[in-house]
Amino acid sequence: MNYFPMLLNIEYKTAVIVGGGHVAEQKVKALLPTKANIIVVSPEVTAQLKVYIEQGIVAWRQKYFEPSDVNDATIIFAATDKQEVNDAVEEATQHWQLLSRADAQGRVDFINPAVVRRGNLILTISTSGASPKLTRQVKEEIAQRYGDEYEPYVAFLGEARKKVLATLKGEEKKALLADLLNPQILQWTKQGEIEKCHAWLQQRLGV
Ligand SMILES: C[C@@]1(CC(=O)O)C2=NC(=C\c3[nH]c(c(CCC(=O)O)c3CC(=O)O)Cc3[nH]c(c(CC(=O)O)c3CCC(=O)O)/C=C3\N/C(=C\2)[C@@H](CCC(=O)O)[C@]3(C)CC(=O)O)/[C@H]1CCC(=O)O
Ligand SMILES: NC(=O)c1ccc[n+]([C@@H]2O[C@H](COP(=O)([O-])OP(=O)(O)OC[C@H]3O[C@@H](n4cnc5c(N)ncnc54)[C@H](O)[C@@H]3O)[C@@H](O)[C@H]2O)c1
Repeated sequence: MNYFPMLLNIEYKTAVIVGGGHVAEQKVKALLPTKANIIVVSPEVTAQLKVYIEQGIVAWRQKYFEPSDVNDATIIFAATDKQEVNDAVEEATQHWQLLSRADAQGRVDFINPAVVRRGNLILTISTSGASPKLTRQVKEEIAQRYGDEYEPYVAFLGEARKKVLATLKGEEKKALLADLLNPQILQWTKQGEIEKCHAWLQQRLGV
């Protein structure tokens, strides 16, 4: 399968996860940074899912799956350990809803990549289902390579880009956008000296 990669905006849309085990927990964790309305349907859930439910960030329908559970869902995760239940979830899914099956059977609208998040920097890895273990290994390598400093770094780049676009035009704009990737900026962010990045930018903008 040649999958089409994309980043979905699911703010305030409903995501239904059927199942409450280890795999359901992974899917919920991946959804948490979004502002989706997250609903778990399962008679039992893991201890970590219980914490999210008690915190009110995940809703729990403590019951066996029924077709009406996916009404209004934009995306659906069939993540139970029972093929017949995952089949029933698939059957209840309308053509306009997006379905992922953790058992990789039947209708597969999308698969889940491994994700390294550093604020706005989102690095995703997939083997198109060939080897989730390799996916995890590559994720660990990427997580090492792109450390936590990338969160403030990319936040600075985003702010700086807006200021450059609002202030400069033509070649000057192009040149400064390119200069934003000066390794010194990353170095300052790494050292926690973000004010030096801002001072550098002010000077370059001449304001
Ligand atoms: C990325 C990640 C995200 C996530 O789960 O959300 C993810 N699997 C992860 C880990 C992982 N999964 C499995 C192992 C054990 C080693 C092994 O079996 O190889 C490990 C490794 C580990 O945990 O270390 C077992 C497994 N996975 C699937 C099946 C069913 C099958 O293939 O038949 C079975 C066998 C079940 C069985 O035999 O019973 C299927 C899928 N798993 C996918 C995603 C999709 C394709 C991803 C890709 O393109 O590579 C896909 C197709 C569907 C989907 O779930 O979307 C997450 C990364 C964790 C992280 O981020 O650290
Ligand atoms: N994508 C992945 O990363 C990955 C990894 C391992 C396994 N898998 C697949 O995912 C499946 C689930 O794995 P797991 O480790 O989470 O299993 P698990 O046994 O920990 O969890 C299964 C969950 O399904 C719930 N469930 C069972 N019947 C239900 C029903 N009728 N309605 C609602 N919920 C119901 C159970 O209460 C339980 O919470 C595996 O069988 C395998 O096919 C996928």
